[in-house]
Amino acid sequence: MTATYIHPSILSADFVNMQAELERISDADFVHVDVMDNHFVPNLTFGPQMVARIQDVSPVPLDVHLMIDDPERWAPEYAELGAASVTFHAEASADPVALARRLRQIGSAAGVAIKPGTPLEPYLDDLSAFDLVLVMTVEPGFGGQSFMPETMPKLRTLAERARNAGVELRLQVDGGISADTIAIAAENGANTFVAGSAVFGAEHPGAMIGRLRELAAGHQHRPA
Ligand SMILES: O=C(CO)[C@H](O)[C@H](O)COP(=O)(O)O
Ligand SMILES: [Co+2]
Repeated sequence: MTATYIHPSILSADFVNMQAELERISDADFVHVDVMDNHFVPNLTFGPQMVARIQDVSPVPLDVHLMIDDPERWAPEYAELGAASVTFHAEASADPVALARRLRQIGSAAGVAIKPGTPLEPYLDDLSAFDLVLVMTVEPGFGGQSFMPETMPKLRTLAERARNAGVELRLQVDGGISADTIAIAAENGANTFVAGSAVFGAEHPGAMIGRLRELAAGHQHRPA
């Protein structure tokens, strides 16, 4: 059975009590850290200094999701501060393959993200350049939005291309993932699941992480 990974997004955490919020999700595989610059998306979160402090105190490794312009300028900083993976948006990058190579050289896993309306085709021949591909299942910028099922064919195509090419990829979905939607994403090929409001809005985040993991594992993608 392929491993499935649950990444709670701290976008839905209480920013003033970040250390305590991180302790609430210590059962997770990674913590998903949404960096927004109010240019690439119409929302603003935090930058490298805050993420460095999260890295210092987090009980689980960091999965950084950069929703920013000019990732060539900023992404390496997040790899240097010790993030396990750094994912930047293809729409914002001048050369995604070159940036991924640089992130790997620094020592983090390299991820590329695409918005719901961005076609996959330009990246399909370069899958081995990445460790993770993030298919956004909402328009990036805000937590608590509804899952977009129309993104699922892209995920399925990715899963099939990666398998045919013999490339081991983490296929991540982000946006609207909950106990109601995780099965459809898993069935379509996702193995790495970001969930913000579903986890931090739960009475017992640890129990919700376990439930999501079980649901994902029970609905794994079956190749055609
Ligand atoms: O990247 C993001 C938004 O752009 C967040 O990671 C995502 O929205 C998580 O929140 P939720 O699970 O509540 O949808
Ligand atoms: Co995110």
